[in-house]
Amino acid sequence: MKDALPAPPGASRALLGSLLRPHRRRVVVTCLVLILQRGISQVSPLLVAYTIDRAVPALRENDRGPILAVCLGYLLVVAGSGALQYGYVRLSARVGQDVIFDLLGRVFRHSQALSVDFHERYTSGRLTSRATSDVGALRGLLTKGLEDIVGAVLTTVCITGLLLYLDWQLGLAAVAVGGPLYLTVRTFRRRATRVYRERSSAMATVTGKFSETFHNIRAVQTFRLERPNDESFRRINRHHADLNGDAALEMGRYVTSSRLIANAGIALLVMWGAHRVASDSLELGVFTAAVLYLRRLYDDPLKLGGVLDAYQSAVASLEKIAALLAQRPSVPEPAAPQRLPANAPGRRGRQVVFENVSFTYRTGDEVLSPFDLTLTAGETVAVVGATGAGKSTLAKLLARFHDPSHGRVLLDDVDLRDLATAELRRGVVMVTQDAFIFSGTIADNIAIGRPEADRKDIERAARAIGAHGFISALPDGYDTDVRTRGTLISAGQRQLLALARALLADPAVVILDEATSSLDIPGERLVQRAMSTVLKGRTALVIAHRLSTVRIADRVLVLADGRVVEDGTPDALIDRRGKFADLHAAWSSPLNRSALIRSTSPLVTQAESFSNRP
Ligand SMILES: Nc1ncnc2c1ncn2[C@@H]1O[C@H](COP(=O)(O)OP(=O)(O)OP(=O)(O)O)[C@@H](O)[C@H]1O
Repeated sequence: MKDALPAPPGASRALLGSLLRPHRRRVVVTCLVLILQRGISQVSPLLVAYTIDRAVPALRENDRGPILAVCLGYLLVVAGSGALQYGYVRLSARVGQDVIFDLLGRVFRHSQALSVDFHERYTSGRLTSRATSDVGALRGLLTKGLEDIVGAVLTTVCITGLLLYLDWQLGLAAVAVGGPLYLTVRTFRRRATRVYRERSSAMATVTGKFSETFHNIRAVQTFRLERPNDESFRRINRHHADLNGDAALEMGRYVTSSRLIANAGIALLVMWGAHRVASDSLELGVFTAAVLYLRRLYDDPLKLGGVLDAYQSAVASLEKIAALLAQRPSVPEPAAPQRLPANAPGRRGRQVVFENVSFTYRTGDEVLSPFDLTLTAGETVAVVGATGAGKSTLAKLLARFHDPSHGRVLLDDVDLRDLATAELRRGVVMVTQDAFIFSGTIADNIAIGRPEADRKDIERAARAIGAHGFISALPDGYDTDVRTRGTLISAGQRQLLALARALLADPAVVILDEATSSLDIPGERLVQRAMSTVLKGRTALVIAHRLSTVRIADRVLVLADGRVVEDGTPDALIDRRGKFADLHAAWSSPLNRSALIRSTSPLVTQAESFSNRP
C-alpha cells in the first residue's frame, strides 16, 4: 500500500524549521558546544607532532619544559572535550525531546481535527505508523544522527584547514582524495533515498495490517480469516524484508567502495609523505600528525554513510508526517460563525431543512440525488432502505461529517457550514452503531455528553435511560473503570451508556444509527425505552433496523438508490402499498416473507434481517 498523501513542495523542510524555531537559541548553543568539542578534539595530533619535532629533541638537551607542556595540553584537551561532549549530549537530548513532544502533539491534534472524510480514507493503522515508526525515525536523527552529520562536516572543514596549515601540499592532496569520496557519498544518498522511502511505506503497511487484524480480531476468528491473513501478512512481511535487504545491500556497496577509495588514498599519501621525510622536505612529527588526521578525515565521511541510513529514514518519515499535517479539514470552521436563534420556551427540537441537496463521495458516483426534505422541530423520522441506499450518508450530512456537494443543510434556517463546530456539536448529536466506550470510568463515559455535568446530572441521565440498575451492580458503580471491565459490558449496556451520554448532552437534534446487532428481548425493550426517552421532543433522524423503532417514528422515509422514494407516516405508507408496505408485511407476517423473498425488492434483504430479530 503506497502512502498516497501528496506533500506540497518544501513541506518537510518547513516542518523541520517550524519544529526547531521555538528552540533556536538552544539549537545555536548546542551547535556552538559541538563546534568547540570537535575543534578541541582535533588538537591531539598537533601535540603528537610537537612532541616528535620539539619535545623529544628538547629532552635530549635535558629541557623538560616542552614535554610537560604537552602533558598539560593533553590533559586539558581530554578534560575539555569530555565536558563539552557531556554538555552537548544533555543539550541535544533536551531539544530532541521537546521537538518530538511538540511533533507528536501536532500529529495527534491535527489528525483529530481532520474531517471524517479523511479518516474514511486514511486508516488508523497508517496514523499509528506516523506517530510511532516515523516519529521514532526522527527521534533517532535528532538524538544521534545530527551529531554525526554536523560533526562530520565540522571535522572535515577543521582537519582540511589544519592539514593545509601543517603542509599545504599534503593538504591539497588530501582534498583531491576527498573528491571521489564525496561522489560516492552522493551516489549512495540518491539511491538510498528511494530504497528508504519504499521501506518506510512497507513498514507502514506492516503496522496497518497488525492494527486492522487485532482491531477486528473477533471478525477474523469468526470468519476464520487466520489463514488468508497469514498469507497476506507473509507477502507484506516479505516485501518489507526484501526492502530491508535492498537497503543493507546499498549500504554494503557504499561502505566497500568508500573504504577502498579512502584507504588507497591514505596509502598513496603515506608513501609520498615518507619520501619527503626521507629527503628532509617534511618533518617527521608533521608527517605523523598528517597521517593521524587523514585517518580521521576519511573516517567521518565513512561513518556518514551509516548516519545517512538514519538520515534517509528520517527524511522519508518527515515527508510523510509533513504530508499528513498539510491536509486540511474538508468541512472547515466558518470564518464568521453564525449563532442559532434562541429556542422558544418549551421547544426542545429545531427544524432541519435539506435544501436541494445532492452528494457525491470524492471517488464515486452520485450517492444522493438532489432532494428537498424538511424535518419539523420535535419530529422523529425513521429512514429505511436497502443496504447502500444512502441512509448513513444522509445522517452524516446532517451531522456535518461531510458537506453536501450541492445545496445546503439548514438548522433553524442557519446553514450548517456557518455554525461554529462547538455550537453544531452541542446542537446535533449522533449516536452511532458502535456505541463507543472510551477509557475511563462509567461516569466519565456518560459525562462525555456534557463534561461540566456533576455526578447528580450523570445519575439522573442514567436513571432516565434505565442504565442505573446495571451500573449500580458493577463493583465500583459509576466509578468502575471500563478499561478493566471493558469487554464485560454487554452490547445492550453499551448502547444504554451511549444513549445516556446523548441524553446528558441534551441536543436539539439526535441522529441515531441503530445498532444492527441483535439484543435479547429484555435488552431490546430496555434500549427501545431508552431511545424513546432520548428522542422525546427532539428532532430525530433514526436509521432504523427494527420494526419497533419504526413504530415510534412520526414519519418514515424510504431511500432507494440515493432517492427518497416514499415519505409519510407509517400508516399512510402501509396504505400506499409501496416498498414500505412490502417491508412492513415482511416484518409482520413470517408467511409473507417467503413470497417477498422471491420478489426482487431491494428492501427484502433488510426485511429478512428485521424479521429474524427477536
Ligand atoms: N466514505 C465513502 N467513500 C466512498 N463511497 C462511500 C463512502 N461511504 C459510503 N459510500 C458509498 O455510498 C453509498 C451509500 O452508502 P451509505 O453508507 O450511505 O448506505 P447505507 O444506506 O447507510 O447502507 P447500510 O445500510 O449498509 O449502512 C454506497 O454505495 C457506499 O459504497
